[in-house]
Amino acid sequence: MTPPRGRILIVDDAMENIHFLHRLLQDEHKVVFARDGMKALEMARTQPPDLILLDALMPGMDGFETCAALKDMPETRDIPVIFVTALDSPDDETGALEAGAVDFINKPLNAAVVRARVRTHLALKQQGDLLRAMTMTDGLTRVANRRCFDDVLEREWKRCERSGLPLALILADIDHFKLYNDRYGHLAGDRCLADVAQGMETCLRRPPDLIARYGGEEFAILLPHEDVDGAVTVASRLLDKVRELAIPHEASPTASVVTASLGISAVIPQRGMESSSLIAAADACLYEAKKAGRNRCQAAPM
Ligand SMILES: Nc1nc2c(ncn2[C@@H]2O[C@H](COP(=O)(O)OP(=O)(O)OP(=O)(O)O)[C@@H](O)[C@H]2O)c(=O)[nH]1
Repeated sequence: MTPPRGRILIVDDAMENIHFLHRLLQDEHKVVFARDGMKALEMARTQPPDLILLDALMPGMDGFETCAALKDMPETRDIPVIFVTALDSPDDETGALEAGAVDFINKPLNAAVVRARVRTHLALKQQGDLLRAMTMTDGLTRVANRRCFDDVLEREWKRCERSGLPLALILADIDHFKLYNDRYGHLAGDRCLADVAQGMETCLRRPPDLIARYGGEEFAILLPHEDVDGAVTVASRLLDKVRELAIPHEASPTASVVTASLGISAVIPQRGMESSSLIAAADACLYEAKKAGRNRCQAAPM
């Protein structure tokens, strides 16, 4: 088996230690470094590494504090941290593990030990990433699943509340999908769902945008920092995309191809409001779009 390659962040205030670890690991991995805890937090958040080698004793924010802060942030929580330090008392080791480190390497460093530990923890990280991705993905359509949507909605809701920016949601439901299943069979129905999901995903252009399978033939599209007007633009693109897929639907009273109805809502989250109000508003609009003849979108005023 080829050893796992990864991006490794070395955090140490002493340049000679950084050089030593860099020389040791650069052939197998991409190595970056930070010389203090604050810089390490910023780098870990903006360009998450696969593994962090963290010095315990640093001026300012020490390794223990840095590790605890990394474990406190959702974006950096899952990055394994190995302490690299001359401290070797049981109390120091316990302190590091309690702060959230996965392992502890003592100085003076032994090259073979460092490489072996790094490989082991990178392999474990990759397995963990795979597992996390699987638990967040809908197996049929390959877009995010409901659990992932719920997590991201809560996160973006809080983020928008803090920044005073809007959050928009589109609920999209395939029209007459029961008739599609009845006419073409469930396997074709499954293929149709996957094609529509993948097609809609290509319409999302900004990194924080998310499409998730919300229920059977219903999808939720979350657009952070987008107001109603922006969401209407995206919804029109989604509507066109589903039509352009040109999936024949002979049993549909609405059109000769598969179409969708979309409900749109947007809000600037405020203290005391619940994210469920955004979903309820989009759902009410989706109902209106269905009632008005399907194959269209309906937006709620902000
Ligand atoms: N093939 C397939 N069908 C599914 C899946 N999930 C839900 N469905 C079907 O989707 C259909 C949804 O039917 P309804 O809720 O009555 O809605 P509709 O027929 O799309 O009608 P309108 O939404 O009013 O246009 C049901 O027949 C479900 O069995 C799935 O994973 N695969």
